[in-house]
Amino acid sequence: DPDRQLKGKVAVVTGGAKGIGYAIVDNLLNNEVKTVIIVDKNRARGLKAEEQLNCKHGGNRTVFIYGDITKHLDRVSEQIFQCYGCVDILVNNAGILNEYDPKKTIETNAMATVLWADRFYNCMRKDWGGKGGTIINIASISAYMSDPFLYFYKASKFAVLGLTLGMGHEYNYLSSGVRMFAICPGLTRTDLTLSQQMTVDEQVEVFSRFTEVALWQSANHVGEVAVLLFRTASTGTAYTVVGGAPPVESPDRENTTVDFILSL
Ligand SMILES: NC(=O)C1=CN([C@@H]2O[C@H](COP(=O)(O)OP(=O)(O)OC[C@H]3O[C@@H](n4cnc5c(N)ncnc54)[C@H](O)[C@@H]3O)[C@@H](O)[C@H]2O)C=CC1
Ligand SMILES: CCCCC/C=C\C=C\C(=O)C/C=C\C/C=C\CCCC(=O)O
Repeated sequence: DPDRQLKGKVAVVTGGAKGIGYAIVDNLLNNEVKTVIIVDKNRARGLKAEEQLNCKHGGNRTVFIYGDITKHLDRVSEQIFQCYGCVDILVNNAGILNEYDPKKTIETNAMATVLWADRFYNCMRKDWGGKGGTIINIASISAYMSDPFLYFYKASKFAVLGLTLGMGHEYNYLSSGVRMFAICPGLTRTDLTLSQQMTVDEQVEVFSRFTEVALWQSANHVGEVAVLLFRTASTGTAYTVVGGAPPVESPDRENTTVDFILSL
């Protein structure tokens, strides 16, 4: 299936200046993607990533565009569509963890992810004149866990999962030709987990006991899994990636089949 081959494709990765996003960019370039556009609000890290990746992979295949996903969708998407067309792949990766700022958490992780998905989906969709494509949303195992911690973050990641299962549903894919799936990583060593405010103060102690038993993994593992899933994942699915193990398709939600919809 040519839609599942990376060779020659153009990809956009939000939040690709560091962490999981950077690892995804690096792995896409390792697998013959033609160009990867990093959109990030951290200008210094974005420029550094562009330089490092062009040094490693050559050919100016990495392009950094400065942008805050909560503010600059119009400017950045117009620039991208003008230079590269609708692109083949969007990785909605940029996200934050800050339980003291629920509004920013929802605006970044949920609202911006929804709006970026919508903008690229509409450009890519075959029934509107596009050539199809793939949208990968980075959710989290938080989207599949019930526990008393990180509840604003969890709310934002449930939204990402809901978007993926609905917009990416096979029924929509049949007309749009746009595949959408989610990756739900467990604890991954990045700045987000290692340096930021992890949970509200009153829960710090119990949360740290909870996370002591957790399995950690490298960002590069998630990058490798993103490439694997690009080649294998069906639309409207979600995969957990925990502790450096291979991806596992996440438990099914109540699924309404295409046959049922068509029988109505
Ligand atoms: N690290 C972990 O354990 C896990 C992370 N995730 C998710 O993976 C994604 C990436 O996280 P990490 O790499 O760990 O974080 P990170 O903090 O290392 O990197 C995030 C990148 O996104 C950028 N970014 C943040 N807000 C932005 C905005 N408004 N506009 C543009 N760029 C923005 C940052 O500048 C940074 O370069 C996030 O969506 C996160 O929720 C999911 C599961 C586990
Ligand atoms: C010890 C520091 C932990 C910091 C957690 C911060 C960010 C987590 C981001 C995620 O998206 C993952 C979310 C929640 C997982 C928390 C614990 C999981 C423990 C169980 C497991 O690994 O399966």
